[in-house]
Amino acid sequence: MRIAIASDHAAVDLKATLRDYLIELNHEVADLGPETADRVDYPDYGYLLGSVVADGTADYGVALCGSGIGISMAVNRNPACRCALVSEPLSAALAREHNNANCIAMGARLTGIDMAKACLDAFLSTEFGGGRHAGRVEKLSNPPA
Ligand SMILES: O=C(CO)[C@H](O)[C@H](O)[C@H](O)COP(=O)(O)O
Repeated sequence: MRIAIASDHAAVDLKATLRDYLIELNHEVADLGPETADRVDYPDYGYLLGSVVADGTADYGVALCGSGIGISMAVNRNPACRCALVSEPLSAALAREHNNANCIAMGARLTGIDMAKACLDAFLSTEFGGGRHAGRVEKLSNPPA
C-alpha cells in the first residue's frame, strides 16, 4: 500500500521508527516530515497529510504528535479524511471495520513503540465491514449545513 506519514517535533522519532517498520513490511512510504526535532506546528503537517490522502497520492495516512490529538484534529479538517486517534489495537481495527478510517493518529508521548506497531498492524490488516456501517460513514461526508 501507499502510506504517507507525518508528525510534529514531539513524534519525529516515532515517525522514523514507524516509517522504517512500514518499509520493512513492503509498503510504499512517503515521509512528509519533519526531518528534525525542531519545534513545528502540528496543523501544518496534519493538513499536508490530509491533502495527500484526499487526492489519492496515498491510500492511508499515519499522523503523529505528542498526544495524537492536535494532528488528528488537523487531518480531520479535510472532509475526505477519517482520522482515528487510537492507543490500542482493537480501536485501530474498529476504526477500519466500522468507520472506514483512512488515517490513523497516535501520540508519541503516550503510546510506546511496540503498541504503536501493533496498532498499525491492526489498522492495515482490517477491511471495512460495509453493510450497516456504510450509510453511517457516508453521512460523515455529508454533515448538515
Ligand atoms: O497537539 C498536541 C496536544 O494535543 C500534541 O501533543 C503536540 O505535540 C504538543 O502540543 C506539542 O507540545 P510542545 O510543548 O510544543 O512540545
